[in-house]
Amino acid sequence: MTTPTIDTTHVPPRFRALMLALARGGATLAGVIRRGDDSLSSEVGINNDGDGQKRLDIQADALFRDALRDTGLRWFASEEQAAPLPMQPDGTLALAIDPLDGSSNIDTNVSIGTIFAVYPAEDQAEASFLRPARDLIVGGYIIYGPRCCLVVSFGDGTQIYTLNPDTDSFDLTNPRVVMPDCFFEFAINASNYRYWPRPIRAYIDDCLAGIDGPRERNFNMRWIASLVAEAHRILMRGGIFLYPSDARKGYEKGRLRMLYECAPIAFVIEQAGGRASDGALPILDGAITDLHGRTPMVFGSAEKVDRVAAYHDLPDAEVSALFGHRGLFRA
Ligand SMILES: O=P(O)(O)OC[C@H]1O[C@](O)(COP(=O)(O)O)[C@@H](O)[C@@H]1O
Ligand SMILES: [Mg+2]
Ligand SMILES: [Mg+2]
Repeated sequence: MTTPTIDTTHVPPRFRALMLALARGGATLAGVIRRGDDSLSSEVGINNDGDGQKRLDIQADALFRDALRDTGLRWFASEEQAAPLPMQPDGTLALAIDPLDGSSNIDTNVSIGTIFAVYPAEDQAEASFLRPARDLIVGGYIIYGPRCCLVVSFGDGTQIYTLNPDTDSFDLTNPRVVMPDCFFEFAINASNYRYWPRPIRAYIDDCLAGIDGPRERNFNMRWIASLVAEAHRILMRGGIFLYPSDARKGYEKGRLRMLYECAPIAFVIEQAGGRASDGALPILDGAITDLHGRTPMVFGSAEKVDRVAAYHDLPDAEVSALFGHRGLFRA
């Protein structure tokens, strides 16, 4: 059996050990998912955020923690751990991870993923993670789909590596992704419509009105309930994703976590020419104030994300569901 690896030609030297470890962890987890096992989706606990933990959440967390030992990490923070764990005292990097994203899809054989964000390590764990989001130096994800891909940015474009099942190596398959800007497809969990803020409702109303509405064109819709799968589709063919704040208890800032979901996805998307905001302001201009803190998130093609922000600027009367002539907003 070969040790999984990654082509490091285009990886800055200071991140090579880390990327080799993420590739090793990702390829191993891809094998676990591929082989399947009904017990992987059984609920075994509750994490700090109140989310049920599946067996695969726990397994993925342990697997990456082990793989990342001795790779220059000083701190390891995870969705599945209440507090950051110390790694190497002389490490220079702090890594935050969502070891298994989209866990509600484990039992349905739909694409799931891993998301990671790297910051320069400070002496204190807290200072390493609670900081301006734009201090991020590496952001990326692994998607376990029909193909397993590792998508990463080191701050100079976004790269895609694809796992070759014959060699167990992540080969560079796109050195600089450019996100298309012309796909008319939106992704949102529409079952929460009645809880959304009015500007989000107005934006989606106008998409749904299609050719007969102010946008004067038809839209398509997708919702996978797996952030990584959603991000990958949008990276490859454009469109927009929204997880807004809503009126349900506990969803005042949406569902997605700033540190290990929103910031790294925003980084990858921005570096591919797209945009990511909290509805109004860029995600990466925000601050991480809590290890497991949440933020509303909108990302995708730049023009579409800007348009959502413009709906937030409209006077109240104009975002009313009854207002049928938002002439400003033609596609
Ligand atoms: O079930 P909902 O509310 O539509 O939420 C779906 C979202 O929750 C998540 O599954 C949260 O991630 P985890 O599985 O890591 O908790 C995202 O991947 C996805 O976008
Ligand atoms: Mg997640
Ligand atoms: Mg998760």
